[in-house]
Amino acid sequence: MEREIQRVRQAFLSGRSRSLRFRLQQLEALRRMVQEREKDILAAIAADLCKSEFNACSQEVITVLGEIDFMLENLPEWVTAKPVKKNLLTMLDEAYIQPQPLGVVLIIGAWNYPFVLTIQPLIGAIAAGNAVIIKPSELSENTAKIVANLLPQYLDQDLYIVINGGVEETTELLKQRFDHVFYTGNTAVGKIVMEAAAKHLTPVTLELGGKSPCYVDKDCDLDIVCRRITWGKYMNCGQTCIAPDYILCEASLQSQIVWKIKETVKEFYGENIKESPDYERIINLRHFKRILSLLEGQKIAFGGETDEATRYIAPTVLTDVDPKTKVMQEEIFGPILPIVPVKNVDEAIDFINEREKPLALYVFSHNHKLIKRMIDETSSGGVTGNDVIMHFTLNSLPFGGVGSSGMGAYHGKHSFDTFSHQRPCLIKSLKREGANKLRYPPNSQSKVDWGKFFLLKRFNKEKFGLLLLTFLGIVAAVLVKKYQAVLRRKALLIFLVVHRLHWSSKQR
Ligand SMILES: NC(=O)c1ccc[n+]([C@@H]2O[C@H](COP(=O)([O-])OP(=O)(O)OC[C@H]3O[C@@H](n4cnc5c(N)ncnc54)[C@H](O)[C@@H]3O)[C@@H](O)[C@H]2O)c1
Ligand SMILES: CCCCCCCCCCCCC/C=C/C=O
Repeated sequence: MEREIQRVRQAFLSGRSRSLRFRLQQLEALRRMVQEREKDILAAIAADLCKSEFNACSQEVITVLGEIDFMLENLPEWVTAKPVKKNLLTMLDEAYIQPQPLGVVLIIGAWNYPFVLTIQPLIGAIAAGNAVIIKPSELSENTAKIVANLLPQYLDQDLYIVINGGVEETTELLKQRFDHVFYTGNTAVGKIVMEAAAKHLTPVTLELGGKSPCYVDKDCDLDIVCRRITWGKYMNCGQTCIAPDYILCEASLQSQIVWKIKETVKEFYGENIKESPDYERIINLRHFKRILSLLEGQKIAFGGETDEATRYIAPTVLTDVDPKTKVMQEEIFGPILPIVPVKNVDEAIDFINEREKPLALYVFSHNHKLIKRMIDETSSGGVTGNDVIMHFTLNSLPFGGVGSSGMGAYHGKHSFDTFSHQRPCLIKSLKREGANKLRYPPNSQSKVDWGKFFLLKRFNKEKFGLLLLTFLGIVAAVLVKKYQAVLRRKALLIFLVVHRLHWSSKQR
């Protein structure tokens, strides 16, 4: 493994991943891979999560293609150096920020959206000019295999490599030195990743999880609200990092919400949910049993049917849930939706703030002020008002957690920045030594005063204009003095010519 990583580092040191042309070529090749091999990719996702081609395409493939197109469109601008404001001491120098690749990046993917959560960070890392080691999740083994099979057919084989394996391989990988580690998965493993990276002082991006709350205000259209929540909660059988984990609402809304979600489930998946091509399965038996254990002692309003052989768990809603019970202590990551009654929005805000910062927060209301208040008085990785999940789809928004739901962010320009070093550059001239003498020893009060003037003095635009005019005036005065005789002669000549022209025009 060490030798493999050494090979990737050598490829990075060759410098070929840095040019804009190369990055664009690789991204185009990746796009070609997704387009040409879409069927194989969708089949692998289907085998891992029992997901229909339509769902796999709209949830994973479209997102990847959209991200590649966005990068191709904007990369030429992002890679260019950005000039910065200067002070009086550096006014005549060159000062700019040059984004540069970090080096060799490790990306550890997740199994729940095994394609997009592995390839989307890869797009950012390539765009920023890095070499990449990709470690897909072994839990979604079919997608892991197809990624390992396809990437070398389309991308540079030395710069971008896939290493497949489980805990043992990841543990071994994490002993190596990388220039950035990007991990998506649970918080416990996130801590292991960060500890391993700290040994090399390697920066990390941790895309973790948490219990994302959903507050439903009484001033809203419950039909629409329940349809949106049902979509986001039961998509991928609840195995979505930003799925609404639980609902907070006033007790009087509870029965209506239950009824409306039940009706929507029927509308989405039919009477026989097991037969629906749009309803997925739990990834493995361990997660299946973990989710079932969350139902113990709960009031099931509807759902609750399970089938161990196919790892099926029906869309389920729990009512009057006690916040002290297990289902409210850990991220559910399955199709179970607890409703916790609260008195009002104040209690909902306190409830959210008493717990770990979630990855997402959802608030539904006609009252825009209430939505703004929720945003102002709580913290979470991201927020969507009056919908769920959709902030993930907007690549102008940074996607990531805060506190225990993660650190760092990606998507679009935010991915490019995550995988780049923003290098500050100042290029001075070897001339104009006069001003520089101010900082050389021996120091004195007068030099300190000049230093204060040059470094602390702030000019607003008008003052600066005035100063420039004064400066130009002084320069003009000096020039006039120095070249007085010549100027007098030139002025006389001009006067004579103008006078003569004026006189001849009058004659005609
Ligand atoms: N923020 C996001 O974008 C995002 C996306 C997907 C999932 N998640 C989060 O991930 C969680 C569920 O997914 P999961 O993959 O963690 O489930 P999981 O518990 O099944 O994790 C298993 C993964 O962890 C690895 N692992 C386990 N022990 C390890 C060790 N000691 N060293 C190194 N690696 C080890 C395994 O190899 C495997 O890949 C949820 O909390 C979810 O919110 C977050
Ligand atoms: C016109 C249909 C467009 C549908 C777009 C839906 C996109 C949903 C994308 C969900 C991706 C979720 C990624 C998960 C992150 C964490 O697990």
